[in-house]
Amino acid sequence: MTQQDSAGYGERLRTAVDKYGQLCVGIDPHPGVLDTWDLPHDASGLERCARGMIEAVAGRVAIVKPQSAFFEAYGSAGVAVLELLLADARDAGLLTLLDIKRGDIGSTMDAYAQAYLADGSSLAADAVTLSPYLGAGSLDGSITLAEQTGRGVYILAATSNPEGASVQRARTADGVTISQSMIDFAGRCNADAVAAGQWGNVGVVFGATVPADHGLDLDNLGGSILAPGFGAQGGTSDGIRDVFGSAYPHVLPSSSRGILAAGPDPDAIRAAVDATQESLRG
Ligand SMILES: O=c1ccn([C@@H]2O[C@H](COP(=O)(O)O)[C@@H](O)[C@H]2O)c(=O)[nH]1
Repeated sequence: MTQQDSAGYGERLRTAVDKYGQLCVGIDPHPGVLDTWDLPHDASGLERCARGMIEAVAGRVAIVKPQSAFFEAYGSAGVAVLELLLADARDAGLLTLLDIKRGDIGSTMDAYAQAYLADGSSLAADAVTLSPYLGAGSLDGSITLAEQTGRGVYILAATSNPEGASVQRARTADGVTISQSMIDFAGRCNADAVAAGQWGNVGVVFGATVPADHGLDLDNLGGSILAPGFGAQGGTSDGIRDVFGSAYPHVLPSSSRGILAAGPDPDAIRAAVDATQESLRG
């Protein structure tokens, strides 16, 4: 195992972002994407789309974010493609952030953690998204396993969809918004890493579409911020700087359809990726 392999997710991510840039490319084989790529709506179409994306973006981005739903939609054959995609990405030196948004009682979360965060699982990714709707404490076992295996988790804090705010900006009895309490929870999980001058393994999901006057404080997060909603949902490279302010260097702007639309020509995908990385630099 190299020094790089033994580092935790947060530090591996920081190294990769320093090298390639902040863009996270989403791999969401929507039916409409398969149509644009002239691929069948079956597991063979999924596989060509997913593997085509890995081949195109390898060596150009730090991290890819497959959306599990688009693979699960095809049953076990789709999940088998997801396994192939995760293996291909690993072989290509890409970090993987599997968007699963799982959330359940702690004992069930432990089983999800075994599936997605345990060494040796065919569905293990470098990081996953988790939903704290059953209480942030229900994620403790998953966070512990991620720390043990050098992986990471992203907790939903302020999602990119307009419906999210009605729940997430509600206030707890302490007068703090749910969004802020999730950011603060993640910050507490990252305290040891921060004390060691490192990026922590616990990030948050915070949409690129959230209005810039959100009033949420990301200063003590100490981990990375997955920012979906960049591209197809309206988030822009100028706007995202306003949304995140001084936290911007920790942000992974994530675009799925915005990049997939350039395919299937690998050179066109590469051009879209390079132009987007450039717009996010600085
Ligand atoms: O708040 C969130 C959390 C996750 N997502 C996911 O990101 C991608 C967005 O795809 P685009 O095509 O770039 O719009 C998708 O997989 C969502 O499930 C999100 O959009 N917002």
